[in-house]
Amino acid sequence: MLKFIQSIGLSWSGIRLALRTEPHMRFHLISAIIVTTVSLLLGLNRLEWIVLILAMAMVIALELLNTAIENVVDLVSPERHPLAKAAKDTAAGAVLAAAIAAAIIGLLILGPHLMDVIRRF
Ligand SMILES: Nc1ncnc2c1ncn2[C@@H]1O[C@H](COP(=O)(O)OP(=O)(O)OP(=O)(O)O)[C@@H](O)[C@H]1O
Repeated sequence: MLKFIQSIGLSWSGIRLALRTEPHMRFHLISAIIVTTVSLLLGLNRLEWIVLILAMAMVIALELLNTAIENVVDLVSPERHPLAKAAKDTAAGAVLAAAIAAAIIGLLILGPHLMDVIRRF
């Protein structure tokens, strides 16, 4: 049990480190907070919340993995190398793909709710 609590503490410190050092990570977190606040105001249904949370978690999790890959690449290949470039660019591509999907999901879910609000005014 103590080991489990320790590993959660270490995971949490990894997230805090990424938030301190990675501007993209801060951008994703602030976007998630804004989307969550707007969603609370709009009143989503259960399925919409599930899809939205999965989309936001996917982006943040991939950004954390991207940060981990960047750190490992810098550790093993401080000098320029085509494979280091390929690893970093591919990992960044994974974040971009997830972020585009999350933006589309956000528009598809929040769009109709926002249109309803606009129509009521
Ligand atoms: N070791 C490397 N070898 C080849 N290309 C690299 C290497 N490190 C980074 N790059 C290229 O630079 C891009 C940006 O990488 P990164 O965000 O790590 O910044 P950086 O170039 O290492 O500089 P800094 O860390 O000062 O911001 C990568 O996506 C990759 O295209």
